[in-house]
Amino acid sequence: MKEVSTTPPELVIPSGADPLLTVEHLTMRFGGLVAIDDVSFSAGKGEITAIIGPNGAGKTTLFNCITGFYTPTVGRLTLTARGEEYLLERMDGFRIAQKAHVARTFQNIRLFSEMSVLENLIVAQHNELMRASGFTVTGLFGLGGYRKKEKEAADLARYWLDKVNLTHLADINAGNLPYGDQRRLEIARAMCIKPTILCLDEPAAGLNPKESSELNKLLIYIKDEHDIGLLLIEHDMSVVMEISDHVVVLDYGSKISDGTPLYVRSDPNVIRAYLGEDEDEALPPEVAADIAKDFDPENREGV
Ligand SMILES: Nc1ncnc2c1ncn2[C@@H]1O[C@H](COP(=O)(O)OP(=O)(O)OP(=O)(O)O)[C@@H](O)[C@H]1O
Repeated sequence: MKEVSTTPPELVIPSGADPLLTVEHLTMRFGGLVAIDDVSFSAGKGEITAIIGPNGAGKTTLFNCITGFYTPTVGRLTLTARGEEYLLERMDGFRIAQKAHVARTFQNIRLFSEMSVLENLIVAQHNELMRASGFTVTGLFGLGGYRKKEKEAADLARYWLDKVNLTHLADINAGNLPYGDQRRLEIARAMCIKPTILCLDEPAAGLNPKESSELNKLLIYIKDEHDIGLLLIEHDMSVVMEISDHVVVLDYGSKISDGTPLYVRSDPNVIRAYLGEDEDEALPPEVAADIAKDFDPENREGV
């Protein structure tokens, strides 16, 4: 007889029914410092997986391993997408972007500031354009399929400009955009590589509430309409709780919790990591109060 689960659906830990990225026993050491310590989890397609944890927990190091900036000391990172399987820990960073289509944004925005907004989005597609040129002067004369590819690249750039509300600023130098616009442009640029997975390192940092809410809508749009996986490092708990399907919590390099936002926010391990034993300065008071409320055993029924 089929077993019936009594766990409320909102508390069911994502099982990775359609795993896109599988991280197994990932460890990253810098000399004697263990930045990531035997971390395993999976991130699904069509899901937003948030990676949270206090400062120095190892979140950015995890992104650096996934995107090839670092070669992990130990562990396997398998990306399964578009009928292929990529072992990311064995690939060079540029191949991870070019072949596995893993895209990322950075904590400190890294746009081509002297290029226009539109050019930033065209440059992101140079791999495809170079391929279409056959790495010859074909591109220069617009021969063969190059002209068609060039038009497709411009169309895709305009599509994403529209989605991030920057069409009217297409010809402005990226470095002259206001901060919030630069953050959205970075996401648009990442989307121009047609990613299988998009890794966002603190996309809401420095945004005002209106910009933050627009960002949430954009990320949900990307998830729903483009059916890719999103990995999100974020300190803003309201963003995490609002848009994530799945949350992985790191502390001192180890995974201490893994589940739905509702599950994680009431996990005593997480509360301890954020609040410490006897101080509550790590989180804004309203979030601390919220977590403390969830820590109440009466609210943990069914977990
Ligand atoms: N290249 C490196 N060399 C030596 N130590 C490093 C290096 N990169 C990161 N670390 C260390 O690894 C640990 C994890 O750092 P990491 O930047 O991944 O944390 P984080 O969770 O992203 O922190 P934050 O939220 O402050 O950005 C820290 O102790 C950091 O000092």
